[in-house]
Amino acid sequence: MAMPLNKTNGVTAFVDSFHQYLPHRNRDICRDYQGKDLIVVGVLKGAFIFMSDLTRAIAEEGMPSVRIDFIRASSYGSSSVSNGAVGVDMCGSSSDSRWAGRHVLLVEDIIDSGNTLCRLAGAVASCGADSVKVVALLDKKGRRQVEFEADYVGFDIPDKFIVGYGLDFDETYRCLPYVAVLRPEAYA
Ligand SMILES: O=P(O)(O)OC[C@H]1O[C@H](OP(=O)(O)OP(=O)(O)O)[C@H](O)[C@@H]1O
Ligand code: HPA
Ligand SMILES: [Mg+2]
Repeated sequence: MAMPLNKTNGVTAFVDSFHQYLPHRNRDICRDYQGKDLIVVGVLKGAFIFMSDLTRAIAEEGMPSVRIDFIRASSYGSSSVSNGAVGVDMCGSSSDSRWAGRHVLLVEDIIDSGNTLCRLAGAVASCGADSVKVVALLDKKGRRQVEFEADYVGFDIPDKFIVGYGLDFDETYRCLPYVAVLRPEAYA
């Protein structure tokens, strides 16, 4: 079960409890992929910090031989809403056999409209993977335009625009070492 984030437990509580998220999800992931050939694929740019914390934690949890790769998707640009047209860059060979015989775990910072993961799921499935699953740190379920359910979710969050820990507004704030809600007047 993902942890709810709302006005009463707020951003401060979220930041405090964030570090407790990782051990639980890491254990789930390690249990599910034990003995399998796993490749963890980060969705750039937003997932870069979560990806690095998650993969190190998975290695410490008992899967040191896990492989990594990246793809890039973007649709927000300088806006706080998806433009619906998700640009995908496979960051290397996009051949049919790129992940042949491997189990792919896509790593996302956030699911919002669902447009990005719907588009990526199709692109990744065509790369020959044995299975494709998704781990997302944040899930803004109330904003879905297309149905999408992640396999592992850190936190359910309300309809607020989030920055920090990899997430940006118009390419700024990605490097904040915590997540924060951007005040609407900053992007209205
Ligand atoms: O569910 P969605 O509405 O599609 O939103 C989620 C996606 O949007 C953001 O990417 P963005 O397009 O901002 O690119 P970025 O990762 O480079 O910031 C975020 O990192 C997710 O990949
Ligand atoms: O709340 C958000 N913040 C940053 N990037 C995003 N991409 C989708 N939703 C968000
Ligand atoms: Mg962005």
